[in-house]
Amino acid sequence: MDLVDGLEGRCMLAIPKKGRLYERCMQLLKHIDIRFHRKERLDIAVCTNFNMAIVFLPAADIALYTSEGRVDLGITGEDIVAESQVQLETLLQLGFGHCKLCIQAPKRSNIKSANELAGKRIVTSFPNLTKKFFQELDSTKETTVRYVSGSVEVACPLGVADAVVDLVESGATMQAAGLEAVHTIMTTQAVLVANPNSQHKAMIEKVKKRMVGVLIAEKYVMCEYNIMRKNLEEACKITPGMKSPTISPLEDKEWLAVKVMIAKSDVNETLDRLEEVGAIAIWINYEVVVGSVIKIENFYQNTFQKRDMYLPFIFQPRGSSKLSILQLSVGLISTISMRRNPKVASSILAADNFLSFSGMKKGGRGWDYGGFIFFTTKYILVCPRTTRITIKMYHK
Ligand SMILES: Nc1ncnc2c1ncn2[C@@H]1O[C@H](COP(=O)(O)OP(=O)(O)OP(=O)(O)O)[C@@H](O)[C@H]1O
Ligand SMILES: O=P(O)(O)OC[C@H]1O[C@H](OP(=O)(O)OP(=O)(O)O)[C@H](O)[C@@H]1O
Repeated sequence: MDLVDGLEGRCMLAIPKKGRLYERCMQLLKHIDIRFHRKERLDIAVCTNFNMAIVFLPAADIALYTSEGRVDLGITGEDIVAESQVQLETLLQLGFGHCKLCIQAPKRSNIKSANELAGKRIVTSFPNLTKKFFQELDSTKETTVRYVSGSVEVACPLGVADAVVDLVESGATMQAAGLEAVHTIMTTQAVLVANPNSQHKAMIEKVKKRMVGVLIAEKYVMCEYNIMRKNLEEACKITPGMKSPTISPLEDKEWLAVKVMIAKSDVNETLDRLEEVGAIAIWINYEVVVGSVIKIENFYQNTFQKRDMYLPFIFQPRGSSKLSILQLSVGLISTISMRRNPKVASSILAADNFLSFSGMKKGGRGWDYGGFIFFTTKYILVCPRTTRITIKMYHK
């Protein structure tokens, strides 16, 4: 099939072909079940389950292509959208690709404010935003803005610039180049953008809705608990839900079952407060994607903060048949024994398992002292308290 013929009538979605946003975009497409087969060296892939095609473009060009209607939808950074100065619709902030566009000057120059750079030489990959910023700052002195396509940070050491305007995430690049931030022009993250005149409105809405679903699933977990009728009002104040909780009667007329979404970031606090108002049989339904959870550096902090937060859970692998349960190694190592025996813990962490999980140990207060820790060699999920986990596994 000729590729161009195969594209006719399809909704075109552009994603970065490489760089910082690429992996997360690919992950997102998997999560919303957009399937495609990309032939080697080809930057267009036809979807097998949607009337869509995926176009792999340089991140910096996606806003322009979308505004011109060459593609209907695109994922790129807000910084690029602003820099491109084009008309398009921003549908959704995607919660990744967070960084800041900063003016950075050499540390030894002792420049502490953007004002000191008016009239000087700036190098950047964002000439429009940079010019606009300096024009608004001081129109009497003309600041020279020079475009480079990458490795912006070397412009000062090479003597090409007095300062640069570049993206900063961890600050490592800036620091390594002997630069420091003197001003933030904008903060940015990845966004879903659309051409406002696209013929594929229904498809665009569908993609957006699915992405919203993924974002909600990333931020919220389903929580279920039983509560006495007389305590319901208090409990609902703690867990008001997105709109309101689902409440069902139990056999025992005094008791009710509540099902409600709660923010992942507040899980522990919420569970503590629910217990205080008499909730029992509290379950949290985590749906996580392997590899997107807690980075290994955070492991020790997150694991050992709370002693009393673990109970049984159901492990339910599903998804890709290529990634079978055989790739899981199962051990029964409680957080307590790991704490007492960090050597064991570190040897397990160093093991070359794709994914392992540790189980629980019966402690002084029944199962309360048990714990579950999922870990890959890269990512860790610590499961709080009564946690039912559904892990969707994606084959890499
Ligand atoms: N360090 C970073 N952390 C998070 N997001 C970033 C970072 N650097 C860039 N981004 C986001 O990713 C977008 C694309 O930047 P990136 O540097 O990956 O592009 P590229 O130049 O196409 O790739 P490469 O640097 O591999 O040539 C940026 O416009 C920004 O929105
Ligand atoms: O604050 P940090 O975490 O160090 O990230 C910032 C760096 O990341 C981006 O560049 P990238 O590494 O993508 O390469 P590039 O310079 O070729 O664009 C950006 O342009 C910075 O140089």
